[in-house]
Amino acid sequence: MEGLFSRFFYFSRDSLMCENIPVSDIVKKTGTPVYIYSKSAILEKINQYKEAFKDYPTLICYAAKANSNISVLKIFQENGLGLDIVSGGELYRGLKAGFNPQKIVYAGVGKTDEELKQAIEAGILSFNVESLMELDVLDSIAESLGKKANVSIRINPDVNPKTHPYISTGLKKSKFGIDMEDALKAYRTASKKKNLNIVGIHCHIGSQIMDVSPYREAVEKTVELVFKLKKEGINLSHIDIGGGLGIKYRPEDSPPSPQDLAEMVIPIVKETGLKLIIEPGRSLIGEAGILVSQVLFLKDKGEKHFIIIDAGMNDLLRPAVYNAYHHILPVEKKGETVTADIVGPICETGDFFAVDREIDNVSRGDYLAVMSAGAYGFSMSSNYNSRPRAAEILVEKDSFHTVRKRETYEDLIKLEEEVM
Ligand SMILES: Cc1ncc(COP(=O)(O)O)c(C=O)c1O
Ligand SMILES: N[C@@H](CCCC[NH3+])C(=O)O
Repeated sequence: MEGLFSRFFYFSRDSLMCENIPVSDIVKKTGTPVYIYSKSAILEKINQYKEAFKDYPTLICYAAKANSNISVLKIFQENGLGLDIVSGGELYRGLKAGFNPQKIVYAGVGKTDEELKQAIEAGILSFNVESLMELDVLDSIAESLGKKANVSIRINPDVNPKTHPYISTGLKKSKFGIDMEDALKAYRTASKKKNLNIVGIHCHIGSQIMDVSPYREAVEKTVELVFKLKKEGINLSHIDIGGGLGIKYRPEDSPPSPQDLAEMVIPIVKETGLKLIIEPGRSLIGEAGILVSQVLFLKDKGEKHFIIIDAGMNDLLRPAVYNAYHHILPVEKKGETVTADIVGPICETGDFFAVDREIDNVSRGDYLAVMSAGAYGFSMSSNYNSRPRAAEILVEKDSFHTVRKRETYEDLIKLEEEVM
C-alpha cells in the first residue's frame, strides 16, 4: 500500500486501486470521464460520526447538496441518518431514497411556494427559516393546507469560519440567516403564528472548515439565544449547528475529525439539554470519490507544458470557481515526472484542474485520477459546451455498479422543442 492517499484509494504495484479493484479495470469498462465512489469509505465516515456523537442525542442529517445520487443517499438512509435539503428536488430525491420526513431539515434563502407546500405536505422535521418574510409565507401556506409547519430560525452568528470567502455563510454581510439582533423578534413573530410550530434553532457558518474553534463561537452565541428564548417562554427541542467540517485535499492536510467537532460542541450544547442536529456533507463523501479522466493530448508551449484531459470544468467546477486544489494521481504510475498545467477541453481559460503541477509523465491515452472529488463534484456538474455528464460508479470491495449512466447526445436535447 505504498503511495497511500487513503485506505480506500491506494497504489498496489503502481496501479491505483479503489477498495479491491484496480481503477484501470473499471475505467476500461465505463469509459471516461467517470466518478468512482468507494462505499466502504462512506461507511467509515458514517461510523466515525456515529461514534463521535454516540454519548449525546444527535441526529446526523447528511447534506444532500454534496452528492445527491440516489444510491449514495440510500447508503445514508440505510444507516439511520437524516437529510439536510435545500430544494424541492432534494426533497424528492430524499423521499425516493426512503428517508423518514421526520428526519429531514430544509434550509435555503429562497424556497418557492411550491417547494414550501411540498415539504409541509411531506411533514418534515424542520424548516430552517432564513427571513421574516419566509415565516409569513410559510404560515399562510400551512394555513391554506390546514397543516402546521415545524420551524427553526436560521441565525447568522457573524462568525468567521476562516475558509474561502465564497463558502463562508455565517458572516453578517452574507445572505444567509437572520442576524442575532433580529432573531428574537423572528421567534416572537413565529410564536404568534397559528400554523407554525417552533422546534429548534439553526446555524451553519461555512464549509471546508479546517479548525473547529469558529464552531465554539457560533454555538455559544446560539446557546445564549436559546436561554433568552426560554425566559420568554419559547422552548425548543433541538439545536442544529449545520455542517462544514473540512477534508483532505492535499496529502499533507489534516482536517479536524468528527471527534474534534463533538468535543468542541457537545459540552456547550449540553447546558441546554436540547437534542443536537449536525449537517455534514463534504466530510461524509468528499474523500470517498474520485474523478477519472483520460489524457487526450500533450502540448508544449516553451515555458508551459499542458496535459489536456477529457474531463472539464463542467464535470468538476471547484478549481475554476474557488481555485480549489485537488490532488491528481496517475492511474498507472510511471515514475518520471513533469511540471504541467492539467486542463480540460472547454473553451474557457478557467477550465483547469491544476496549474504548474509536478505530475507523472503521462502519455496520450493514460488515465489520471482527480482525488477528493466525491463532494460538490457531480452535484455541481453541467452540460456546458454540450458535454454529456459523466457516469457515476459505486465500488464495494470486489465489485462495482453503475449508479448513474453516462448521458448521451440524445439526453442533451430530449427536453428541447424545435420551433419551425
Ligand atoms: C445549511 C447547510 N448545511 C450543511 C451544509 C453542508 O456543508 P459541508 O458540505 O461543508 O459539510 C451546507 C453547505 O455548506 C449548508 O449550506
Ligand atoms: N460547493 C462548495 C461548497 C458550498 C457548500 C454549500 N453550502 C465546494 O465545492 O466547496
